[in-house]
Amino acid sequence: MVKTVSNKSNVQCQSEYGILKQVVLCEPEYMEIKEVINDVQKKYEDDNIDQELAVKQHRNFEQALRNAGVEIIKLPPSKDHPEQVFTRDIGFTIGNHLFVSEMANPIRQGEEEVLAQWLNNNKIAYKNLSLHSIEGGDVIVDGNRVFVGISDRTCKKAIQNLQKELPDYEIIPIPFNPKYLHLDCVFNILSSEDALIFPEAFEPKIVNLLSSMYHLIEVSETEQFSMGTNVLSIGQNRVLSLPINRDVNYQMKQHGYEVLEVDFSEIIKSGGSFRCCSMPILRQ
Ligand SMILES: CN(C)C(=N)NCCC[C@H](N)C(=O)O
Repeated sequence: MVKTVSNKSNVQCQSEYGILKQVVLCEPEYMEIKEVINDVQKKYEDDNIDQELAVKQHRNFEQALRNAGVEIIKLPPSKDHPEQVFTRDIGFTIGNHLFVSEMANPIRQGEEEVLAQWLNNNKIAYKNLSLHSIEGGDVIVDGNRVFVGISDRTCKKAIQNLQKELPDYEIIPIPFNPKYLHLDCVFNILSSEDALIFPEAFEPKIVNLLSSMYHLIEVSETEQFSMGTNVLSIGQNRVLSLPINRDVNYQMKQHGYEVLEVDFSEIIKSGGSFRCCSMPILRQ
């Protein structure tokens, strides 16, 4: 079922690299690896998350965004949702359409309602994609093209359904090795010309397809694990990235990007970085 709420539309995201104006975040106050639901968490299950440090790092991230003129919307954190910091996955904006996801994993189900509640309170129109599982980390927009990862979190039927919802867009399903969780862990678009990729996650024909569209900057296995691919573009060739991902940062600088380094080492232990922790609703 696709449920439409209100007709007013004040959202717009035509790409992953337009100037970021408004973004939805959620502080990691209750962040915890309660259940291991991805490969990265396996390594950190015993250490778990230092919530105080995670909040501190998240505030620095928030400040970096504010310094760049981005308006921050904060969802209320809840003890019931230990993964809520990863706001990217619970909804996504394509053009002037805002979609609320259908979370695949029981431990994350219910996060959608917190977002929907905020959208209702603020009279922002959205569509609820509640029929088949789809998460925003698998959805990457570039103009009229939308790349959607086929993963353990996003199924083919959901992708077909999205194409029906957006007949004027070309929805391109992208299969990849699901052990890497979401498409934005292994592929991310920096501009109309450049994209980051961890090629080992894809069949050669998919790498060829993507390289026919973008100049691909390769991310190493080590930096893929520390979320080197999961940078957040805030527009005008500025990109938020972790200082530990030195090689990818160097390569982006060589390609003319301004790299804004923020330490996010505690948060990435749960399998997501800057892109995962931000849900843009307005880009210029
Ligand atoms: C780049 N990625 C992976 C995201 N878009 N989201 C991260 C979600 C991490 C969370 N522990 C989970 O497994 O759902």
